[in-house]
Amino acid sequence: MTTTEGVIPSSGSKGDSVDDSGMDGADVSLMDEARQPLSRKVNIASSLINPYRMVIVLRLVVLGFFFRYRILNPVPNAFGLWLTSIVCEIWFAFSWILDQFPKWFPINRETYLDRLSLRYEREGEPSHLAAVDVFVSTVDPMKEPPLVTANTVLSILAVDYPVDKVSCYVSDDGAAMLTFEALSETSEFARKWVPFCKNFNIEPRAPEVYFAQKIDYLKDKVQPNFVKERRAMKREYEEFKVRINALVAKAQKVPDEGWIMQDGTPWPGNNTRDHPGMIQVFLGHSGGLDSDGNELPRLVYVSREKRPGFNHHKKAGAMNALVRVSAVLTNAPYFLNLDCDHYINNSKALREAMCFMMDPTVGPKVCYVQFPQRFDGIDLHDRYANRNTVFFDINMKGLDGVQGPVYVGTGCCFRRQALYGYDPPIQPKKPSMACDCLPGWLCGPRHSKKKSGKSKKTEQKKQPPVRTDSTVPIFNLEDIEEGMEGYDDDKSLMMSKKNFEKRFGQSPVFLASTLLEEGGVPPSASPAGLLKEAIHVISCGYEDKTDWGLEIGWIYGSVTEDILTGFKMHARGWRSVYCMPRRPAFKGSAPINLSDRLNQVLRWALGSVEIFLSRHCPLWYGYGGRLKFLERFAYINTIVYPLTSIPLLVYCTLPAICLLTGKFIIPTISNIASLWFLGLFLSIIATGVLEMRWSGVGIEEWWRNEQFWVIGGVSAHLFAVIQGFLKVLAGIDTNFTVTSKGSDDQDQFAELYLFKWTSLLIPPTTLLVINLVGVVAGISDAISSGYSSWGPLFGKLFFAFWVIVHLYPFLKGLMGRQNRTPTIVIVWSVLLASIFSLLWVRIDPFLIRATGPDQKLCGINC
Ligand SMILES: O=c1ccn([C@@H]2O[C@H](COP(=O)(O)OP(=O)(O)O[C@H]3O[C@H](CO)[C@@H](O)[C@H](O)[C@H]3O)[C@@H](O)[C@H]2O)c(=O)[nH]1
Ligand SMILES: [Mn+2]
Repeated sequence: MTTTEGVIPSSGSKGDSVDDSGMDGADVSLMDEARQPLSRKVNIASSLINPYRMVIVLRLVVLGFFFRYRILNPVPNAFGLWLTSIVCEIWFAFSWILDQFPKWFPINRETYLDRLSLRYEREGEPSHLAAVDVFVSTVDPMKEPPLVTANTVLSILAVDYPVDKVSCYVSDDGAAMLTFEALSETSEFARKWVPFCKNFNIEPRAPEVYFAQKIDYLKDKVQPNFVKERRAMKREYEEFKVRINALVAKAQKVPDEGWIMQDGTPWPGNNTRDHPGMIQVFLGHSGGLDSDGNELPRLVYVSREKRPGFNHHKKAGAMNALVRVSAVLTNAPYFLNLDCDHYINNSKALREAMCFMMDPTVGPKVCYVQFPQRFDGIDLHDRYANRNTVFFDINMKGLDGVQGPVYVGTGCCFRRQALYGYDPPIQPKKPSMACDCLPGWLCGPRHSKKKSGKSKKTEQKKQPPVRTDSTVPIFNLEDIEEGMEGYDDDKSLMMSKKNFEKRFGQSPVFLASTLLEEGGVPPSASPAGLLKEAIHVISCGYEDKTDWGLEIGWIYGSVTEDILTGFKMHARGWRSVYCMPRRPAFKGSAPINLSDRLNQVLRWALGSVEIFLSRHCPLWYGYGGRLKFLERFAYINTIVYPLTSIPLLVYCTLPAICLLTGKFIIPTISNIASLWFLGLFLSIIATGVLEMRWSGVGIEEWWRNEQFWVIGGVSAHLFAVIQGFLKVLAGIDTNFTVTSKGSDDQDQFAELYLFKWTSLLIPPTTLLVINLVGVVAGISDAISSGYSSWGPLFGKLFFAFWVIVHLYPFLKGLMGRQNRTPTIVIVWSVLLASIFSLLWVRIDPFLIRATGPDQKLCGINC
């Protein structure tokens, strides 16, 4: 390493004067090490990836021939069936292409934590690591038990990072006194828990999981007092748990006069839909020390103001409130976002993120570092594909080789400036914010090369301040703090300030904070004044007529705010990074019973449909910007996948229809034609196998994913499409139903077998019933009509089995623990199946009737 590039930390101003200090040989080699990059891309071995790519190309070719055969060979006596099946197949092929090509360049990454430390944590100097604000969102303490949130908070407070650089903000969207009190208890318990974690270097630092571990906890522990201290700590935790449980028990029934706080005043959040903003700071430098006499990270409780008549924008709104509160109180240049159940499982997680963010060459272009979601408490066989490894270990790695992984809502470390809507610093093409509405040539004067001088001038003034040279702020901090009078003589500056307010809202302190790229708050600021301002920035009206949720922060308009928020940044040309440390950085819980799981995927699919129908639809949004082609492909895939439910539902009914009518979607097949079928089948299997080889995903996980793709497809995705269109056409709003994060005391499997009725169960059940009926009918028909009919039957049975095998986990879910399907499901399905069969007998649209001399193509029974 000889270049000077990479020597100076990204902060620049904090430049460590490496060269003028006298050093001996060992020091020099250490310094050399410190100059090395903090991470490395690891390409997948070409022996693994090249065959994969070859098979993809092959599959594409075979697919071409397959369709040629299918289209040129209609089935004369079942034209409708044939046409329907072909339309479905074309859509499946199209959605395969959308899913496949963003996986062309998968990569892995490796981080060097020791270099990070060498570079930014010199002995005898204060640490130069950047500060990180951690955001935790919670909304409903009944579904999201306070103990779960407490564990997440404890894991954050005990993270392996300088304490003065970490602050934890908890957003309580339910304005629950229970959450508040539980947090207060947690902050007290943290005084003992944090030093324990750090002294003995334990993992994970969420006590519930730590104490439940069934591994040898003495492995590589050397301190003699560890056993004693651990036992004492375990007791302390149990007592803490009892206190939390007592709070929960007390909170079960609301007293008539509402909740009263410990100091005797009524809880301001008694009306959860109509209450003022609330902030409480625990711990931190003025909050006392831990039991070892060290400072603790700051912990801040935030419940944003809620009033009737305001749209609060669910989680996205809560996150934006936290962005502003944290900007006013601590203003770390990076923040990490976690769901209340996603605890830090690897105490070095923040350092892992900093290996990208603080790398002088890689860092400045990175808007966020996303970690995979990993889960605890999932049933052994992961019946409903909760782990989602195909997505997290295949698709996301693929995207990392393009422009970066999508943001998945949790376990993601952001660059604050990127969320403020700024462009990435290096801009070879255009100096200002990319037009992100239409293709460039459609955008009028703003993008045309020839501009009249006049229009150019006014335009520049109108544009929001964009710091293209990221070190030169448009105004000084002092100017803003001085207030308006300072600008009287400089109208253009006034103008910019107005625009600045229009963008970020009317808080001078917040505006000033956005100009501090290194983060931090002015030392002169008084804590009381800052708190007052923090309350101001979480008020209901604050975002009115600003860019919050439209252009900056978490973007509104979809219940999968995460996809939209990440997309917005990629469209501006930022790149994101996928970071998979060997020990998973974060872990969370997932809904493992069928109904909750279906409702979760319903919400995700609904969010996608909402994006599809919004102005941010990746099909037409963001041209002329710097969104990479394959990245766009991936985003299109994430928003159109729910539509696949329609052809999927149709396709899954086809085998039943074929078996009941004796017709088929394929004409009697020739040898050469069967080759295309076989080829397609083999290439599908081959891509799957090779994909599993380069990604390390196991066959069972892969198969579960296939199954759940069908189960979710014919239920949740279908409902999402309907609800999404209803929202647009009839204005029915969608809601964010949180999943319940089961408490740990329950029987491990009670949750899996829990059965809750939901209409989502109807379509898959109906499909199962008609296909089973079809199989029985087909076989009995073949038995009665003799040997010759077995050949054609085989193909149909194959298709019916395909459907049944995919729906098998669903069937298991219906059975519950007692292996008895609830009556209501049976009633509904039998009803639907019989209506369906009756209609069939009456209408029979797929058949062409050859009655009389002039054969007619006719849909209905005439
Ligand atoms: O009005 C709301 C609704 C939800 N939440 C929080 O959002 C998080 C996610 O909710 P959860 O029910 O656990 O949803 P999941 O389906 O498990 O979450 C995934 O999908 C969501 C988008 O649908 C993302 O927001 C999440 O980060 C991502 O983990 C939780 O911390 C909630 O407390 C709020 O803060 N306010
Ligand atoms: Mn969750």
